[in-house]
Amino acid sequence: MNAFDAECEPGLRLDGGPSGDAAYGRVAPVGVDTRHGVILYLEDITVRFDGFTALNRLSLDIGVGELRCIIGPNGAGKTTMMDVISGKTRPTAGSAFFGQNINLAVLGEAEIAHAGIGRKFQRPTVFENHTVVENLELAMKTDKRVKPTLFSKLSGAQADAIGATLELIRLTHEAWRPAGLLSHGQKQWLEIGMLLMQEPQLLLLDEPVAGMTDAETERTGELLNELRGRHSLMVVEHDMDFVASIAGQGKVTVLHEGSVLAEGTMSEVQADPRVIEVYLGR
Ligand SMILES: Nc1ncnc2c1ncn2[C@@H]1O[C@H](COP(=O)(O)OP(=O)(O)OP(=O)(O)O)[C@@H](O)[C@H]1O
Repeated sequence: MNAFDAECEPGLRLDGGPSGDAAYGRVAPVGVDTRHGVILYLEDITVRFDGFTALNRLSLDIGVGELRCIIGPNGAGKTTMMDVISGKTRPTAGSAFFGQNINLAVLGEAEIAHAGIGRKFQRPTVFENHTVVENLELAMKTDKRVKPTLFSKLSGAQADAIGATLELIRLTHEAWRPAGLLSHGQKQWLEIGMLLMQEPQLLLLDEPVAGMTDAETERTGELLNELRGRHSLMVVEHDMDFVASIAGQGKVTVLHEGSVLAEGTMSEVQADPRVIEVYLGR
């Protein structure tokens, strides 16, 4: 029994259900065709704002279960790329597909979130007056037209999913605290947990460790390493030590002036003279 079980309110039973791992997350998407092992295809994406080219024929693929780090100087187009993937910005040209079958360019933001792409912005946006558990409950994937989620009785599977997520985001001992009392780092983890309650196949994280203490940054690295393989992740970050800690031998993509400048392992891109010139050497 964990601390969350011990402090559990009536109606939030965690015993007798599937194990935490079984209750949590999934990589094999339902409805998204990833038979070729690719969760995201961007091909020749161009975005122009009033004549200014923010993305310039950008092409990028992300594999199922991959954790891809995206780096690049200010103005390289990283946020604009995430805006295209999440439906906030329509590409001027090019194609964006979620798996092989879901054309992101014709869907709105809500439809894309519903299809399985979760996005976390830099600033945490949790419900400060609600407890950590209530925040996770509110975020849970349910049909909100049928019943209000807050304070409704949770099924065993739902309580299991909350318990597993609390452990994953290191907030089991804070489960019943109002979110407003959490540290900045804990709020960021809670927001990641809220995204996970939606069971996304692809998670987009924009500068997840900005403003965190060193200890929080280290724990966030551990958290993202645990998510790798269970979800596909795209992480935009400027903190190079952090990128090195989560990239492992995986691919890092360097954007510059709206295009992919280089792609390879962290040590490969760090040794690339073009990357040193436009970004790392600054
Ligand atoms: N709505 C917009 N209208 C006009 N220009 C824009 C718009 N959004 C972004 N841009 C421009 O597009 C370019 C790319 O911006 P973007 O925010 O994607 O870069 P970034 O790589 O995320 O930078 P940073 O690391 O500073 O967050 C910038 O020059 C920016 O000023």
